Amino acid sequence: MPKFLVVFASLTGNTEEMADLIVEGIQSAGAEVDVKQSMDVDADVLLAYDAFILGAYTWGDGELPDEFLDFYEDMDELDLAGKKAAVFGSGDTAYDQFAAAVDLLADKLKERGAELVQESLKIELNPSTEDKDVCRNFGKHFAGAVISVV
Ligand SMILES: Cc1cc2nc3c(=O)[nH]c(=O)nc-3n(C[C@H](O)[C@H](O)[C@H](O)COP(=O)(O)O)c2cc1C
Repeated sequence: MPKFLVVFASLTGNTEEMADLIVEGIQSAGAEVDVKQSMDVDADVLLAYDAFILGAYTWGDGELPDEFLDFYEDMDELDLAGKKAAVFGSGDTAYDQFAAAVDLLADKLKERGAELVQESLKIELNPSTEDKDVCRNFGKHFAGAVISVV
């Protein structure tokens, strides 16, 4: 069984709620998954997993949160070829660059050779009832896609 990891940053809990739901989805596909906050791990933790999902809220003017900056920079040292990945995050459409941190992480993963197996998931603030199902399905679909090929 492939090893799954979710790494996220969340200040007010919205992205954390998404992470929890995505984890539920991965587990519902029969997979085991570890969950870490970005500030608690070094980027090279990714090398120990077959598949990972990164999640971040957006800060400043379309920027990554501070808690992801070291992780993001240290990803430059990693060869992620052969790894399966996806990205999610909460944002606020009141800002010009809606959930742009999600795109920054997705671009970095691609640059380092990871394969993004599904489109990134961006959610407005905290997940609505409908969004909760979307988050669970995001995790379930990801796990299903990885399990079928690894
Ligand atoms: C100072 C500040 C800057 C922000 N900048 C953006 C932004 O550029 N784009 C965006 O989509 N959301 C932006 N947000 C909104 C947060 O990303 C949003 O509230 C998100 O739901 C927070 O997620 P969290 O609960 O996981 O911390 C900003 C919020 C603050 C307080």
